[in-house]
Amino acid sequence: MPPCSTKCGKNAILKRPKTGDVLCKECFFEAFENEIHFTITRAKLFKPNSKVAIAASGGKDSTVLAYVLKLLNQKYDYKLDLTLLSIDEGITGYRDDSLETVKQNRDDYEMPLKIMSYKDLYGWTMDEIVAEIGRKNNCTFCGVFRRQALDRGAVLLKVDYLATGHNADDIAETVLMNILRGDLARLSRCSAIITDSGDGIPRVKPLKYTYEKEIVMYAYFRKLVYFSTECVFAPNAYRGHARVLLKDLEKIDPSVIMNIIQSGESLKINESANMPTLRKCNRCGFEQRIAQARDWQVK
Ligand SMILES: Nc1ncnc2c1ncn2[C@@H]1O[C@H](COP(=O)(O)OP(=O)(O)OP(=O)(O)O)[C@@H](O)[C@H]1O
Repeated sequence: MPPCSTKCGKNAILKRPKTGDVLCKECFFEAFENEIHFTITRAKLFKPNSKVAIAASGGKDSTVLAYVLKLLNQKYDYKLDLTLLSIDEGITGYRDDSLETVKQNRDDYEMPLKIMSYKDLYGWTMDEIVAEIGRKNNCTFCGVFRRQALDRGAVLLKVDYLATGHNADDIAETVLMNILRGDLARLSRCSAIITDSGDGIPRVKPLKYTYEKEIVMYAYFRKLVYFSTECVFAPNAYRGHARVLLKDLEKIDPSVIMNIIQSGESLKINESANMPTLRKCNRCGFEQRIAQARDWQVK
């Protein structure tokens, strides 16, 4: 391997997928962590002395998020009170195993962990629902319920922010997906780094500009414990197409991921465009999509 591009004197051991720089392990850690610190400070993601729930699935993104937030909190004295929040959807062979990883993270990173389950919140598990109605649309509805469960958890924990592990690839994929669907309402919201959950607790995405490949590399070189199995139920097929398209484009030019995010950020919806309104359900107070999922639940 050639020398590290920072001229630190060490030999490089990797090529950064995002920039093409060849770096040694220590310089990669520094570049990776500094970029997340820059994202956090530039967007003013957190106010000092705030309580932050990290939405922890046990997967690579939220594991790296928990690790890096703890590290940056200490290094730069953000003065954040960090806690882990996990949702147990009740999917045997998937979430039960990944929650064991989250418990390991809780011990390793010395952060409290709160687990909320669909069974306690809604009275059923995803295993039971799929046994009843099959796999059609289960991924979409499960996502809606997870959002609501995370919101409820954030309220219960009295946190000021809910941080999720969405990475640059996830955001670019969502921008692409909303373009392909012509979903203007979501298109204008999906690239925001801070979104309001509806309860006044902002959701933040500190890994918004972090490439998935680099997250995997970081977790590997830091020897972080994470869970990497796909959900046992049907994946979200439409997102799968957007993912394949993005990965193919990334092979040609890795900057396509940042370009799509920046395009999403710069898009301005024409005032005369026909926008669907986000209505609130008059029974539960949550947005209509959640109410639709609830109606699906009682069918
Ligand atoms: N069961 C869950 N409990 C808590 N947070 C979750 C859960 N599932 C997803 N999230 C949050 O939403 C983010 C994006 O969800 P996604 O489905 O991409 O996660 P994943 O692939 O299971 O795991 P990860 O993104 O952590 O690698 C996660 O990074 C995490 O912050």
